[in-house]
Amino acid sequence: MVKQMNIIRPASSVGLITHTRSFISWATVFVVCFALVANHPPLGTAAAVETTPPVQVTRWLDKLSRYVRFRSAKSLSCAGIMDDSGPPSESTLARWEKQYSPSAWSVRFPTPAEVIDFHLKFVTSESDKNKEQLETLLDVPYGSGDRDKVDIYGNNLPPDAPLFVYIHGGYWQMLEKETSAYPAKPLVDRGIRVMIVGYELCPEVTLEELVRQIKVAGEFVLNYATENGVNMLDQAFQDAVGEELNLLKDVYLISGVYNVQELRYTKSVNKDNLLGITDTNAKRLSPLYASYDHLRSVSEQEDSLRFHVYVAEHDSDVFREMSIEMSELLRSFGMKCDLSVLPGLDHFDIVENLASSDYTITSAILAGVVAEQKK
Ligand SMILES: N[C@@H](CC(=O)c1ccccc1NC=O)C(=O)O
Repeated sequence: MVKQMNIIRPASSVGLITHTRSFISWATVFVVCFALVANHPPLGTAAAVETTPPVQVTRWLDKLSRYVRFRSAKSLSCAGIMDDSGPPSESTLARWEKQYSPSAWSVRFPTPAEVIDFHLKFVTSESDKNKEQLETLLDVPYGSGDRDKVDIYGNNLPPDAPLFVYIHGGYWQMLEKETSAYPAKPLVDRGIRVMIVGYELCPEVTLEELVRQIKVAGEFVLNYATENGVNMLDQAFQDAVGEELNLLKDVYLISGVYNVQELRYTKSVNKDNLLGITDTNAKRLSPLYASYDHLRSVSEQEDSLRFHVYVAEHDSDVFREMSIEMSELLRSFGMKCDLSVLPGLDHFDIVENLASSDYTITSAILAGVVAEQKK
């Protein structure tokens, strides 16, 4: 219960943007974290709140409870394309430890530790540079947790500029918005405002709570975009945000984890079950088990949401398989979805390269924006 309070605690002073349909005509949303597409769990008891939240938080809670109620009133629908076969044997577990250790698959450095070390230094220095060079609005709260804030880059751009939202990875337990601003410069230079989303990490919160909070961030994004343009792609979220879902044009899923059923047993990712994965929520937290039927109507529109799934040649086999399955699943529900296995790259430079304007994914984002502006 304590952890659920984190969405209820008073937020700091910056007001949340109100909900009006005015400026922005579209938004591009970039997604690393699979949390976005996971189903929504029931909220639980809010009665544990001890403090009176400020007005803007109460408003957000009201909005949130709309889809939470809806969600809990419905049973979950799962595509069920994989089986949950329970705890693995020792040899299977050893295989999974490696499959879910992205650094073990990189060929750039002699050891996995060096890949991670380079990555952390790179994302930190590029993000710091962007913070110095670009106009920013930092630490805008969308929720009540210390990390439930966004940083905006390119804050000097016109209010109706396209918006790109980046949700960083890190196995839900590492990294932060401060070191995840490396994609900003090439996009801001081309007139795209960039929003970097922070969120509370495990084990401070469970994965389930993290997912829930990311959806609150999604509502915040859509309200922000409407005021001046995320599909938490589940039915309840769509019902809550309604037509605003149409603001979402492109979703980039980069080296994502779309099934948590195996990694939940690994020490490398889920020591002492720090993610809080249970037999009950494992499938619910796995986008490969979700139904996207409710997005059919969105995808049937001419100007509809497009998905772009990217995975690295030097990601593990399991990571590549999950990406292939995710793209097939989205297509099976009528979504537009392309899949790219990027040659020569690993789990880390597949995002590091977002700092460059001539990178495949950056170019795809820029081309998507240009195409949208011509409409
Ligand atoms: N245990 C993981 C570490 C990892 O995935 C990671 C480490 C630092 C920063 C980001 C990471 N993952 C990003 O999605 C590995 O062995 O690669």
